[in-house]
Amino acid sequence: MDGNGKRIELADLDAVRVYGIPMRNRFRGITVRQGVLLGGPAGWGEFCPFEDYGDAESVPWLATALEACAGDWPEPVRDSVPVNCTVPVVPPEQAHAIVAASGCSTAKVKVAEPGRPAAEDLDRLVAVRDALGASGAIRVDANAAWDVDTAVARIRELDRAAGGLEYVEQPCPSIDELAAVRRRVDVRIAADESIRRADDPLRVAVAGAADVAVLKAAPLGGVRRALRVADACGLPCVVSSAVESSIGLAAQLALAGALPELPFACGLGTIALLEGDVVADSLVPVDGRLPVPRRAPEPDPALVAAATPTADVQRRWLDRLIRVHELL
Ligand SMILES: O=C(O)CCC(=O)C1=CC=C[C@@H](O)[C@@H]1C(=O)O
Ligand SMILES: [Mg+2]
Repeated sequence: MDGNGKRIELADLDAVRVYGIPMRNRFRGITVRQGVLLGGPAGWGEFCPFEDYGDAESVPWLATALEACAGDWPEPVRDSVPVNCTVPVVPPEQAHAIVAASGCSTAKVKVAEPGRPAAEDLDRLVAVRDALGASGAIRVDANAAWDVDTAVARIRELDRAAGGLEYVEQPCPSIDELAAVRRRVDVRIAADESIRRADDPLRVAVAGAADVAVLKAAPLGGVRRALRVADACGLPCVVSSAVESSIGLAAQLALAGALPELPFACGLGTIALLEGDVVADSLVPVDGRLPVPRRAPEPDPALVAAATPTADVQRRWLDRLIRVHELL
């Protein structure tokens, strides 16, 4: 809604730009991050649901973009937020280099990649701990890969290899499985997919299935709606990006900036996962922190032009945008 409570329509937009930026390493099964930049009356937004999100599931992503276009973010309660670095499924030496270069004191390590041997995760964690030092915090994300017994066994091994884990994100697919694992391990459990892809994001807390709620503004329908989910779930929250460009990342920072409490570093150092950006002054952490913006940065025309994909890709995204807008 804009300042007059009016919903922003596509016809209200000044610009629509499709972008595609290569990933430095395969992450979340993709090697190129694509999305649509929307230039609205009060700022820029980003519509970038992953390919496996259908049209109905993509509606919250568009609502998030239009909220930014309307300049409708809530007042922040802090000027900057602590940020973790993110370590994809890469060899130990590369994991060490990513963490050492990040300036962050918290690292999230992707584990349980389908088709990869479990031992690789242990080696990657040992390297990350060496790069962080004893005082750093390490969390892992299994993206719902394990059954309960496997999760319990793997978490114990990973906790030893890491020299202690801050938390394990989404070890299993279902809320009941998260609750079962949580009863059997001493490491905190964080819920991510059980929140962002759930019909009822609050079930996690009711089921006693998690110690931490991972919030992503885009799939939750925007900054304001994600704040309501945070308030209702009553769990400590971490904001984690959807690997957007700096334009979409700004909305995630607006969420992290407005949460009443922020006990953990946030997964918002993800510009480092991309080969480039669509803004000149990218939102890259300094000393492990990112500023909380009042609006998204402006796209750089030359960078947007350089990131413009083929006409077919543009058509596919614009058709998706129109279909999803009709469902809004
Ligand atoms: O939270 C972070 O450190 C970075 C973001 C991140 O891990 C993810 C972004 C988008 C989808 C997933 O691949 C992954 C996640 O599950 O949190
Ligand atoms: Mg996750």
